[in-house]
Amino acid sequence: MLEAQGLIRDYPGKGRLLRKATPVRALKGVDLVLRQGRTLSVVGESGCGKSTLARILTLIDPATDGTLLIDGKAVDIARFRPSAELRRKVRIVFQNPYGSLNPRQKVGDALAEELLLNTGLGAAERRARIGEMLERVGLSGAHAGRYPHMFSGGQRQRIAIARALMVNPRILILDEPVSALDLSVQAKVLNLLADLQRDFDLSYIFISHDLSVVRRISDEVMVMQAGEVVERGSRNAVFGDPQHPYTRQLLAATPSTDTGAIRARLARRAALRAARGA
Ligand SMILES: Nc1ncnc2c1ncn2[C@@H]1O[C@H](COP(=O)(O)OP(=O)(O)OP(=O)(O)O)[C@@H](O)[C@H]1O
Repeated sequence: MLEAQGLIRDYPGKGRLLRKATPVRALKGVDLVLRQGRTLSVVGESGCGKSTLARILTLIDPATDGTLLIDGKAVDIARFRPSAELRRKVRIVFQNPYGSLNPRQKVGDALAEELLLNTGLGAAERRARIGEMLERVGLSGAHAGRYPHMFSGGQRQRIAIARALMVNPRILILDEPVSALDLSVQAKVLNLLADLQRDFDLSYIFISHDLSVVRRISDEVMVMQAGEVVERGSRNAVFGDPQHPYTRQLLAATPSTDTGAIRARLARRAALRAARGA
């Protein structure tokens, strides 16, 4: 489905006076395999290279080196002229839908713009597709005539998801898609993403620093630190039996939302209190 090998990305460094700039190596040889209909999460702290990876996989930015295969076909990441067909296959949803939606553009126009990648549709077909997609994400066709500021944060993220789905992609790169939302809204958007994945047989790369969300939605997890993958495996393996000290550190820093664990902790505290009182 989507496979990357040895992805390297250098950014030009900032030189001072006569000193030559040393490039910043944001990705130091990243490998990944995303299987059909699955969710692979990429976790790590700020600056570890998650967004750089997202932009390469979505064919927004080139890589400095490495191989990228989409549906078994190699993408020329050195020359970097992805075809419209390739760009249709992989779409992205960003963290901040208010930033990624143009405030002066009606929602319907933002969605229609995506269809420029898909030249075959006439005006009536485009309108129908926009209405259908807005309904599919829990909004309505009537919303097409409104502007982004007329929606809540959760609704705006639904619009961003609808926009990403307009051209029937096979893969969505979800770059912190619920991080800017309240917890209750997060849950609804995550449920929507799960429904869409099942109905459209989508594969997701889910980029997040929030391990409680990652635990909920992933099939596989890969942990990145300073441009390198330090651990990868099934969700149960990474969360249940982490091997790398950095993964253990990330997990220790995450408050558990697992009700079983919370109940056990409360029971331990009650037992301690009872023992002290005795
Ligand atoms: N355009 C750029 N020019 C120079 N360096 C960059 C550029 N973009 C990112 N970097 C550097 O590359 C490294 C990886 O950044 P990246 O944004 O991919 O990390 P991240 O894990 O997504 O962080 P965050 O969660 O804060 O977005 C960082 O050291 C960052 O400073």
